[in-house]
Amino acid sequence: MIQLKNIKKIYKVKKGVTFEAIKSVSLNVEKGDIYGIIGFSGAGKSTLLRTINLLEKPDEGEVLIEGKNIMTLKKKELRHTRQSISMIFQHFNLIHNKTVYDNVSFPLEIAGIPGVKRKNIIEECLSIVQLEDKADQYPSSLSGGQKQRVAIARALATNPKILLCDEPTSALDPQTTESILAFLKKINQELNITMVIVTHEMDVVRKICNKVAVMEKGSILEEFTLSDQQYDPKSEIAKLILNKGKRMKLNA
Ligand SMILES: Nc1ncnc2c1ncn2[C@@H]1O[C@H](COP(=O)(O)OP(=O)(O)OP(=O)(O)O)[C@@H](O)[C@H]1O
Repeated sequence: MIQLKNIKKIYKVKKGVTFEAIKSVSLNVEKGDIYGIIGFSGAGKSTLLRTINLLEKPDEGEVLIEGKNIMTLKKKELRHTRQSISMIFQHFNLIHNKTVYDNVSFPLEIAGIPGVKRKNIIEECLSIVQLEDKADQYPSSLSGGQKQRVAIARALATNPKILLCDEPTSALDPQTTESILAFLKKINQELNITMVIVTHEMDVVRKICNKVAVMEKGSILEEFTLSDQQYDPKSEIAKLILNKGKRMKLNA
């Protein structure tokens, strides 16, 4: 479904100084996966995630979506592929001067979906995240969890095949985190949406991911399937995910 092949991302820090944020990373996400990317702050997780929809253009390597290298697509085809990839963020990225309804409407307007059809999609998406009653409210009147649910509804509006989640629960308390993770799992199972989730929370990986890659300093240290009982974890993070390590925090 998603293949990253030898992805490299180099940032220009200042004149004559560069920083290699991603160092030749390859990974393979299969259809239906909830694939976690975990690691310390600065490991390159968000940068890697953003290469999947080319929000960050890799300096080297290939990004394949359903077998197609999207780095070589023409503008129109790339726009079409991008519409099948939605994204949610740690700080929700809602439009503050638009209502909940209009936030969900926004990507549909851009995609040129006409009136009645648009209304039906918006209502359906709001009902999936159980926010029909908040349609006329503005984001400022919502809790963090409700804001993330609006962001999820907006992400679903374009009927994506892939949902990229950048620290989706990092701004939420543990109880709200549980509920957002439950929504994401439901969406993965019922709408068959493949997900990639960047997180520094081991619990997020344990609770909803079926596979995980551990990143450090721009590279993937190891990746494994969570149900693999025989897997022998190498990094401390992997040991902790599998309850075989000492306690530590990743976002210190
Ligand atoms: N636009 C940029 N210009 C220069 N350096 C950047 C840029 N974006 C990211 N970096 C650097 O690339 C590295 C990886 O950043 P990235 O945000 O991908 O890490 P991360 O693992 O997601 O961290 P966090 O968990 O703190 O969000 C960091 O050292 C960061 O400072």
